[in-house]
Amino acid sequence: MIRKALTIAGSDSGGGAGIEADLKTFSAFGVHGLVAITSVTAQNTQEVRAIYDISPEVVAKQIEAVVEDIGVDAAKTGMLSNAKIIKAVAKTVKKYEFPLVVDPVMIAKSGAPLLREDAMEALIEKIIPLATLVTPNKSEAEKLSGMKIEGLEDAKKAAKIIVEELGAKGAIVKGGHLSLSEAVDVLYFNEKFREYRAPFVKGCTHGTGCSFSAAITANLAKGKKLEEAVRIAKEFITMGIYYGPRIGHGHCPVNQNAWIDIPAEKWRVYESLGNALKELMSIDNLYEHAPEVGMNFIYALPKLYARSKEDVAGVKGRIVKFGNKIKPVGWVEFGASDHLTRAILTFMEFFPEVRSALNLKYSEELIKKASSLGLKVSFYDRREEPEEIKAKEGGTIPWGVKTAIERINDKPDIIYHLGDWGKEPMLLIFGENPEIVLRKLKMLIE
Ligand SMILES: Cc1ncc(COP(=O)(O)OP(=O)(O)O)c(N)n1
Ligand SMILES: Cc1ncsc1CCOP(=O)(O)O
Repeated sequence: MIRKALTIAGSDSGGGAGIEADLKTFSAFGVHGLVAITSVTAQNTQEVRAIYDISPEVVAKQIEAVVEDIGVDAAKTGMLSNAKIIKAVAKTVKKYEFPLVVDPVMIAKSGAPLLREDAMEALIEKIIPLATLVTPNKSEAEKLSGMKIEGLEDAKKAAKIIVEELGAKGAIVKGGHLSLSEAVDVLYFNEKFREYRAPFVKGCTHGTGCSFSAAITANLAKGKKLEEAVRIAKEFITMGIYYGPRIGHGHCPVNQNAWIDIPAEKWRVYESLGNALKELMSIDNLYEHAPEVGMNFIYALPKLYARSKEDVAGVKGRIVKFGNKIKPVGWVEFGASDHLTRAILTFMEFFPEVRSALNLKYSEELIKKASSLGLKVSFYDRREEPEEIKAKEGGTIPWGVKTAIERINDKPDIIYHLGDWGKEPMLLIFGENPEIVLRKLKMLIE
């Protein structure tokens, strides 16, 4: 049975916050999203250019229409904009029994007010008492509780005030702006405090409040306990910030898709590289081209998600010569390659679509053949490596790949080097995916 979650919020034309963020979040958790739009904002990552409020009657009608036909397992509020909308929302949601998460949206990241000055009282009087959970950030918690928040103890006091004095069932004060060494959120619920910690990650923050509260709502709709829903939402938002797409010229948006995209892409990579590896094993004369240090065959996640070694799959223990055959020591795993990973991550800085590579023993004959087949070949000379890069562990391959790409000012199919003291000469084949790399390999050696 599919669960249904409702967002009562404003629209952000930039797609980063508001109902757009909420719907993407609901989808990421496999929950059917329903909407009651309160306000239309002309907004981007830099500013809010215009606000057009929907009539309170139409806001109420949207809620009634979806509850009475489709049903709502949990709901959230975001931008409520003015006192009349707040009153209409309160009167309508009171008729129903679903859990309600209240994100007390007051000011956009860009600084624009999203709640009229005279609506604060209505928010406190009419909406907060209906909340299963209120999710303020530092400044919102200060406005609701009427106290200044300097650190964790103050955040706890404010959460308690929101519950005990304003009438919410629970409150979580988010610690993004608490100047602590970690992002610590403090929940007060059922007369108990609970802390949720995550490292501060650099990334995209537009829509964090909306997406966090929507993630809690989606998980409540799925029947999770409040504490568990918050734990999952914290993990979700940390990932969304880290993998945010660098779009626009202001605060870039959270990536709600990362939550489902990364596992899906990982599966595609396993499948594609695993199949290509099986085919590689069946190439007859490949052992003649295997280097003494072994071969590897790698495939990286798409550029947005390919940040480190753990985001690139390769063959555990490499592929080694075994009589007149080749054999993978282990199978496909993320984080299993070092050298080729450094090469592909550098290559992807120039050509993000090129995500796969394989290494062979260098041979002059293969290089001549590659050129005669029209493949683009470039090289680097380890003897030309600057001393400061040589001194840095793991710096040679990134420098070499960059040098080779800049040498031809084009996208090479093959990069080779002739080795150095203790370094075996090597040839690397690059391609968009393992199938393309295999095709180039077969052209070369068959
Ligand atoms: C339509 C709309 N609703 C809510 C917001 C707030 O989003 P943002 O500025 O990113 O702040 P947080 O949600 O991250 O606290 C908005 N900008 N637009
Ligand atoms: C390309 C290359 N250079 C030295 S060893 C090697 C083979 C693959 O190494 P890894 O398994 O670390 O990617």
